[in-house]
Amino acid sequence: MNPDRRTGRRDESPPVGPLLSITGLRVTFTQYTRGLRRREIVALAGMDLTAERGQVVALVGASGAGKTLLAHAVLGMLPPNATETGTIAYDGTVLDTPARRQLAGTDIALLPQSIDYLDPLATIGRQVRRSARLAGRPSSDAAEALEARGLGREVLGRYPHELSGGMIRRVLVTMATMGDPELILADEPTPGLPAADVAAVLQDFRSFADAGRAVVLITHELRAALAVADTVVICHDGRTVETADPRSFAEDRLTHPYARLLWNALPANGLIVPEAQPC
Ligand SMILES: Nc1ncnc2c1ncn2[C@@H]1O[C@H](COP(=O)(O)OP(=O)(O)OP(=O)(O)O)[C@@H](O)[C@H]1O
Ligand code: NI
Repeated sequence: MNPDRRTGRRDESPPVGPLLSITGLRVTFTQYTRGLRRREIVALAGMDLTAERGQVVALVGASGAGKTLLAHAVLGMLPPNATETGTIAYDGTVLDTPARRQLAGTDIALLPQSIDYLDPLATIGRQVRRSARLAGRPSSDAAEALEARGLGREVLGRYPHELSGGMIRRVLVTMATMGDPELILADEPTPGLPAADVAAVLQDFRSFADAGRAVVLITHELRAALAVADTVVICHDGRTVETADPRSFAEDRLTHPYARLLWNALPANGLIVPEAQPC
């Protein structure tokens, strides 16, 4: 948490303990079927995730495993028909949903997957200046913030369609971090990007974490994530099944069968392609 925002703690008392600590997070949805029969859907059955300051924590798992829900739960953004149990502690304090919602956009930034977040009809400069103002900073900080992410001043006058996918991602990171967050929850920030752009975006997260903050990186790009992450949390069917050191993948030290399956499914890792069936 930023010192002057909530705790009043100043830099001279170094923070102890993780920035984010999620324990036994369970999320169910109540649905009413025809005839008004109530049905409970267990979407998260027991998720655990810890992010220390200075860390990039990759969160991986199949589609539908519950990664986005976890991020939304942290920000207190679950839909009204969701029930949440377990604990989410931020900076050493267990916070209820309204308290977490208050941190959204300031201490905690969500980097959404969709680039629809950008207005196609407004220049990048206008949009980043708006983010600056919303974060309580002068609009004139926009150019400097873009420059810090490797985007030159010429980007200010361009429209989203005039930028490459990698540049767009960097603009989104710039906008999400205008409020000077301590924690970024990045929900699949690199879909469809060429490998070089993926590496550049992930490197931005690495630098952010190296400055004493933390990143939870939700991704399907396991190999790229292993290059920047300090820990990898593997989830399956709404549960954390393993929390692993990135090296344990290549060194064959993973313990959970699903974690090994993820690794083995990567191309060049023995992915077995079934023989073509005669037709
Ligand atoms: N509003 C909702 N009502 C009922 N079930 C939901 C709701 N939102 C999400 N779910 C269910 O929760 C589960 C987890 O979804 P989530 O979007 O978190 O998965 P994910 O791991 O982010 O997947 P992906 O990799 O495809 O983004 C899914 O089975 C999904 O159908
Ligand atoms: Ni998702």
